Formats: sequence, C-alpha cells, structure tokens
Amino acid sequence: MADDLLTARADAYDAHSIEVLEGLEPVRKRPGMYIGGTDERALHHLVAEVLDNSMDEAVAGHANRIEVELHDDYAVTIRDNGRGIPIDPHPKFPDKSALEVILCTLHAGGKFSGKAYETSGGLHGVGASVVNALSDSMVVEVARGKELYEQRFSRGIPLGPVKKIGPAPNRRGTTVTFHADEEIFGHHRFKPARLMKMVRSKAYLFSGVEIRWKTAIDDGETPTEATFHFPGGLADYLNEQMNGSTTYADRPFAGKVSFQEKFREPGSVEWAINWTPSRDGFLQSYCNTVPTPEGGTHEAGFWAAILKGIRAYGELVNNKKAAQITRDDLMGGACALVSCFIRDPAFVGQTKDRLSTEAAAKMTEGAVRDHFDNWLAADTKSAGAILDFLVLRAEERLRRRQEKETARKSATKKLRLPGKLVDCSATSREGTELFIVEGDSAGGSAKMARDRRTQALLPLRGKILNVLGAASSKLGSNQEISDLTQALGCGLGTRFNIDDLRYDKVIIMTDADVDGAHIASLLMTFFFTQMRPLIDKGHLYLACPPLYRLTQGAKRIYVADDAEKERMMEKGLGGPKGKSGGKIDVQRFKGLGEMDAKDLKDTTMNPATRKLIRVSIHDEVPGETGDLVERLMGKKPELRFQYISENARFVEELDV
Ligand SMILES: Nc1ncnc2c1ncn2[C@@H]1O[C@H](COP(=O)(O)OP(=O)(O)OP(=O)(O)O)[C@@H](O)[C@H]1O
Repeated sequence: MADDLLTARADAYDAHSIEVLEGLEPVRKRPGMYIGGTDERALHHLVAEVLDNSMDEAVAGHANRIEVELHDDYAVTIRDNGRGIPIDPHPKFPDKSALEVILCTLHAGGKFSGKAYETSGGLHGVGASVVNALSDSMVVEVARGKELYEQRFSRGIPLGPVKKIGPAPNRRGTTVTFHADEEIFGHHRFKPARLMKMVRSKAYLFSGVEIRWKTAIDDGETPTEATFHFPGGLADYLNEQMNGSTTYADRPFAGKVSFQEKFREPGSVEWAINWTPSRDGFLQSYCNTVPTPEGGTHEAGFWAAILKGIRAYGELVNNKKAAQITRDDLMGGACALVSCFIRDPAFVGQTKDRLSTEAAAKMTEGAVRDHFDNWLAADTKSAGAILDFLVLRAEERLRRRQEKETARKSATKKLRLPGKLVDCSATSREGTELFIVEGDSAGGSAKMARDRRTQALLPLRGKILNVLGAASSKLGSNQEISDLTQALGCGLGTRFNIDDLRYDKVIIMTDADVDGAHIASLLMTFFFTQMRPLIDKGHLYLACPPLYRLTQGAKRIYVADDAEKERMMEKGLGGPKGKSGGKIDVQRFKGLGEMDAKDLKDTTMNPATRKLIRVSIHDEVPGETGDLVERLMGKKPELRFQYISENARFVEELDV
C-alpha cells in the first residue's frame, strides 16, 4: 500500500516538473539570489545598482553630474549626464534596441570586455535588469544625439518599444525612474536618510563628480535638497566621519596612487586613516565605488602596508616592542577609508560585499606602503603618538591573553584529577561520597565494595604530612595533599571555596588501629586548618570499620572493639553460648586490607548498614579546638607531652 503511494508520487516527477524560467522571471521568483533578499537593505540596494551605473559613467570620464531624487510616491529618479544607454538596434537581436536588451535580459552589458569602461563597479550585466524586474514601473529616458528617447516597463516587461519623444539639444545622458514592486518588497519603503548617506559617500569616493540630492519625503532630519562635491576626497570624508574625535595624528594619513604609474595597470587606490583613543575604529572599503562591507583583498593589502610600515618605523626608532603589534592591534581605534579602482574586479556574489581579486592586495599594499613610510618619517610627532598607542594596545592584548591562559590553566587544573582517584560516575554532587582510604591494598577491596555510581575512592599512601608542623610552601609540594586537594576540587586555605566541593560527604576510612587513628587525626588537622568550612558545613565523616569478625556456625557478625567482642563471646551470636551451637571463631582485622570486599561493604561502606561519625567542632570556649589541635599536632612536642600527662587516663582508655 505504502509502496504504491510512493510509486504514484514518483510518477508525477517527470519532464513536466522541470521548469525553465524565461527572461527576468528568475529574478522575480528568487530575488534573494540577485539582491540578497527582499528586506529594507535589498530595497535600498536597487538604488545602488542604478546609481552605480551613473557612477561608472562618471569614473570612466563621461559624466560629471548625477541627480538622485526620491518622489512622494517613493519612486526614485537617477539622472546622469553621461553618454546615455545605447538605443540603436542590437546586432544580436535586430528587432530590439540595445536599451531593451539591457533592461530585459540578464547578463547584457558593456562592462565585460573593458572597452567601454576601464574600471567599473558594474560587471555582471544584471543590475539594471534586476531593478527593472523588481519594479512595478520603470521609465528610462536617454538623451543622445540631441534627441530624447523613452521606454517604459512594468515588472521587467516592456510596455512598448523605445520611442523618440522629442528634441534634447542641451541634454545628454540617462534618466531612470523606478517604483519598487510591493509584491516583492511588501511594506518596506525608502528611507531618505539612508539614501542620502549612500549618495553622499559616492561623491566622496570620486571627487570628479557632483551629486545633487532631492527628496519629496521629509523625515524631519534629512535635508530635502543638497549638493555633494568633495575635491578633498577621502581625507575630507574621514574627517567628517570622525566628527571631531581626538586623534593621534594632527591630519590623517591620506593619499591617492595611480596603479598605472606604479604597476602599469589601470586603476588607482585612495585612502585615509587616523587613530583615536575616543571610539572604536572602523574601516570602510570600496572597489570601483561599490561598498565592500565584508572587506576583501584591497583591505588585506591596506592593513599589510600599515602593519609592515609601523613595525619598520618601530625598528627605526629602536622601539623593540613594535614587533609585537598585530593587525588586530592596528584596527582597534583606527578609522580608515580605502577606495580602489581596478579593472575587472571579482566580487563574492551580485551584491558585491567582498572583493576577491588577488592583484588588489598586492597593488594596494605596494602603493600605500611607500607613502606610509615617508609620512611617518616626515611627521615624527604623529608617528610617535601612533606607535606608542599601538604598542600599548599590543601589550594590553598580550596581558589579557596571559590572564586568560592562567585562568584556563587553573580551570583545567581543577578538572585534572589525581591518577589514583577512583571517581564515581554520578555527574552531580548530590549523594556522592569520597572515601579517603589508607593504603593501596585497602583501596583494592574498597574498589570492589563501593557503589560505583556514588562512591569514589582516594587511596593515600602512608601518613600524610602534618600540616601544623609544615611550612606552607611544603603544603603545595606534598603529593598526598595535592592529590586530596585536586580530588575535592575546592582549593586550599584562603582560596578554599565550598561551592566547588565535588562530593557531598568526605569520609576518612582508616584502619581501626593506632596507625589508622593517627592518619585520621592528621587528616582532620588538615581539614581543620585548611578547609574548615568543610567541617562546619557537615561534610566530613569518619568511617567505622570493625575490629573483629566473629563467626559461629553459619552466623557472622562484626564488632567494633574489644569490649563488644567480649560481650558477644559471652552472649553468643544467636543467643546464650552453646545453644546456638559451637565454637566462636574470632578474626581480628589488622587492617582494612584484610577484609574481603563483602565484609567491607556490609560493615563500613554500604549506607544502609554502615555507621559513620560526623566530624564537628564544638568550641565551648571560642578557639578552644584550635588550641587543642595546636597542642596535639603542632610543632612543639612539649605541649603534646603536657596534654598527654594531664589526660593520661583518657588516653589510656582510648588506647591511642
Ligand atoms: N547610466 C548609464 N549610462 C550608460 N550606460 C549605462 C547606464 N546604465 C547602464 N548602462 C549600460 O547598461 C549595461 C548593463 O547595466 P547593468 O546595470 O544591467 O549591468 P552592469 O552595470 O554591466 O553590471 P552589474 O550587473 O554588475 O551592475 C551596462 O554595462 C552599461 O553598458
């Protein structure tokens, strides 16, 4: 049944499913591919496409004036005084004018071979036709040979052939008026401020053009009319953009170099840069007046020139730290504009956000580098200020990196657990226990007896350092103490942080003999002096392993001390002696290592059957416990001796 359904569906997929989009249909079907979307940015990009064509005319030396006007119905007119789009019949399509071919065919243009334009922003031959396809109305007027021609379109389709509409004795050039299609762009509308900014930046990028701006939509901020012409080029543009910020150089490092003179290649590069302490930096780059917000090879070449230049200058003035400066150091606080003109540029995508022409890197670097060296040498005051600023930034970066590395190292150190730790598998601290066990052999049976999920083991070899008798430097280098500290994960002394504790309970599990008691007291001294909150918050415990195992027939019990043993010997394991039958077998555990896993589990480790003593501090007199610990465990043996003499009876009883 299901297979039949699949077959039926597959049958529907045949040659009829394959659509071939004709003319400008693909643009309307998939606008994103041509203008990067249908949002506000894409909408404004339509103006850029048409304006770039007029700019190309200007840069090619055929126009010196452009007008951009936003009408009250949000239509936009872009007019130039260039050569005018050709209107004669196209040789390949004799029944159509070149104008119609350009506006209605993708990949039709005069910028492929470099004959009509040397360094143009246009190169794919799609810009004007894309705008046409995405406009519900487009009118193109061409003034050529003292005549005015016009052709009208809607959604990429001509509403008639190109028509001569009258004489134009004093006019030349192209006028494009379009209204973006709401079917494509929905509610998005042109913003006067955004359009004017685009228009003004174009004027800065090519000082040979004057651009007039006019808007019928008044947003209350943007001038309704303005004329932009900037003979000072990018240096003026930079000053305007930096808007009075404090700068390290009195005047920006700016210049313009023709590639023709230097590399025998058409094109040029123009730049302006200054550094400021008062704001984040920026780099705006352009290629053939097209903004390249994602940078590319021209930016790479520019930074390479500046970086090499500043390092070389550092060497010249004997500032060894200049060698540490990186491109990132340069870029922070640097406000820069770079505009190059090259033949046949290669961009990534139709919106031309990033330049990928390899040669642009080399030519830009070569052109800027020489000038930068000379500029630094000529203005030593600015050069010194910039160098000091950049060295400072480099040092700051290195310091930050070192701090980060140290922080990372200590973080991983925290996580690096001692090799002999047998950790539990639970991921959260809740309900977990760390058994500090005496000796490796005890570790062996404890390993089998434990609940792997919640119980972890740290076997300690022999006695740990008496922290009260040791210099603090010794603490860090003592293997057992450092293992213990790492396993607990919460630091030592003043750096102790209870929140980082990796286990709920820390259980000291030593043999039930004098040595075991000594080890336990050494450990408690350690916790008391170095991790006191661990005791105060009730995390420290003593395990109570039995001293004897008594077996009578099938009965088996464990007892903690001699008195208990005697009592049981009297009583018998199952009742009065003899009744339960037979001799009582007594085994004294010399150490935990002698117990088999089952014994250890039942008596000492299994939370259901074991007994634990929680270590706590009751200071009847404040500081009393500290004093006592100092007397018993401290450096002065005479205090210990005194205490033992005074408390001999108690000590005897305890068999310590
Ligand atoms: N204002 C203009 N003046 C003169 N010729 C123009 C003008 N606008 C367009 N053209 C001609 O029309 C051609 C096609 O323009 P279109 O915008 O479609 O593509 P392009 O500029 O060549 O490349 P791109 O798709 O990269 O923008 C141009 O190559 C140019 O020959």
